[in-house]
Amino acid sequence: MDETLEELFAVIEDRKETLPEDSYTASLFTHEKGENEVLEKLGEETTELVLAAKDDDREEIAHEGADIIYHLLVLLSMKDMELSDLEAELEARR
Ligand SMILES: N=c1c2ncn([C@@H]3O[C@H](COP(=O)(O)OP(=O)(O)OP(=O)(O)O)[C@@H](O)[C@H]3O)c2ncn1[C@@H]1O[C@H](COP(=O)(O)O)[C@@H](O)[C@H]1O
Repeated sequence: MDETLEELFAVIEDRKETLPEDSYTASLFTHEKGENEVLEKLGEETTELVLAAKDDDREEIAHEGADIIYHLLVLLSMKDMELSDLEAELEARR
């Protein structure tokens, strides 16, 4: 899981740097709504996750959970944070 997150975060950082035209990630960094777009996505997906949990729909829980993690990593990158900032916070709670 760690490796998957690290690889995904590296791709997100690359998209922020290179801004390819066909990249959804790049479109979040250049969106006319600014960071509000990613914040709105996080809100919508959290609602969808709650509904999936209420329905006991495990497939949908995994799908929405992955959407939330991806958009959370985009948000970290937008704020010029690192994955290690999140990791450090989790470690401090152990
Ligand atoms: N992990 C993701 C990822 N998760 C979600 N998404 C996109 O986030 C959007 C979610 O928004 P919505 O909920 O409105 O989408 P939707 O069409 O309603 O679909 P659902 O996901 O809700 O079913 C969709 O367009 C998804 O494609 C992602 N887009 C990209 N990635 C990763 O980022 C990498 C780079 O992608 P590009 O930037 O597109 O090159 C990819 O290789 C992936 O690894």
